[in-house]
Amino acid sequence: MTSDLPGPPQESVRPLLRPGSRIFVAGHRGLVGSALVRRLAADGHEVLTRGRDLLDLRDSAPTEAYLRDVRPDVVVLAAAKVGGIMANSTWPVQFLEDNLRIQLSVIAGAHAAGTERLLFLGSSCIYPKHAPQPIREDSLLTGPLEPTNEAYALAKIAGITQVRSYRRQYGASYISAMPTNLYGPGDNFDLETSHVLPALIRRFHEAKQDGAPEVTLWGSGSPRREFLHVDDLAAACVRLLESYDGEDPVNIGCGDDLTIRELAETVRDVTEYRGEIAWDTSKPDGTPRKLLDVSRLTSLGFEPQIPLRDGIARTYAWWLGQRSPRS
Ligand SMILES: NC(=O)C1=CN([C@@H]2O[C@H](COP(=O)(O)OP(=O)(O)OC[C@H]3O[C@@H](n4cnc5c(N)ncnc54)[C@H](OP(=O)(O)O)[C@@H]3O)[C@@H](O)[C@H]2O)C=CC1
Ligand SMILES: C[C@H]1O[C@H](OP(=O)(O)OP(=O)(O)OC[C@H]2O[C@@H](n3cnc4c(=O)[nH]c(N)nc43)[C@H](O)[C@@H]2O)[C@@H](O)[C@@H](O)C1=O
Repeated sequence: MTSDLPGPPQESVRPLLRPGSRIFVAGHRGLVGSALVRRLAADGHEVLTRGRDLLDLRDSAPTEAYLRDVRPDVVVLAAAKVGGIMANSTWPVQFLEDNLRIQLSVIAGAHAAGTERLLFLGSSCIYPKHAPQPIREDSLLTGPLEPTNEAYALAKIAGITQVRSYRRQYGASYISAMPTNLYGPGDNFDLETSHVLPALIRRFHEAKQDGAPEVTLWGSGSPRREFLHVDDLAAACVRLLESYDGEDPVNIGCGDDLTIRELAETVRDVTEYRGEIAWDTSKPDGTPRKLLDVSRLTSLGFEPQIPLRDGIARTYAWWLGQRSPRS
């Protein structure tokens, strides 16, 4: 094992991700997990999955027993309690407790089972609300968090510390990645709990179908967000598994952001809705800007491939294919 004291990210000469690895993807039915399964299987790895109906990852003993039984070479932790700004504000207890419990049982269980390599997925919301932009990884813990997702962010920060602690104490080759806002096939389109991008696709599509003259969106439209297609995220995760073995988290993003108003205009165009956009400023804006500094990831050779407008069009087409004629 390499020494693991704080320092710059390192390229390693060890084969960090061997061809044909056995990889357990926790959360394989979700937006991120399903993209990882597609990508890892296409790369020739043996992908292991276990549905929540058979294994609740909040429960340590059965999680450890499962991992000891299947003995994966690699664990990717993409299971979490996840949601948009309203879900985070409404259920902070579940966002804190479910995520702490999932992280504790999966990361500790992987170590107990002798798993060599683990990737933990956090989120860009771990950074302070007013972090300098673009946000560097070393902004972590330098200021107060955005209140609408403080509980979720603190759980994710605990996960980063858990990963780092396994590295420091046991020399484990475990790493953390911090993705920006994601979207794509497999996303959640429930208007109360989803993130903004799938919500906009659904709102504009349904307004077009209903002939509604106006669509009302949340907040002021002025916050800025960065969006990455989940297939690009999966490619970035593979890149990290192959080539990164440092204790600092690595940001995953595309390096560009736009206002929610600009996003709304793009989604309106893609869905061919011809009405107006109104803003409900009684709803929260959340953090004013969240653009990640992706130079660490870029230095590892990753470039996103899917431009935002194309990605939105592909996601819209996927969603149309999933739903019944008028549901
Ligand atoms: N979506 C985004 O914009 C972003 C996501 N991320 C991170 O990426 C990761 C994945 O997020 P995403 O794919 O969007 O989320 P999803 O909600 O789409 O998927 C989460 C997955 O976790 C599973 N899960 C949740 N709780 C449990 C449990 N107790 N036991 C077993 N499985 C459970 C879900 O199972 P089931 O299908 O049964 O519900 C689901 O498969 C998370 O760590 C998230 O923080 C980071 C930044 C942005
Ligand atoms: C990934 C990330 O996701 C969350 O943070 P967020 O980026 O603030 O989340 P969001 O996608 O829900 O909203 C982005 C912006 O968009 C505006 N907005 C307009 N109209 C709708 C709308 O119809 N739905 C939603 N959800 N938002 C809308 C909304 O008011 C806000 O200004 C975290 O919970 C956090 O934990 C996290 O990790």
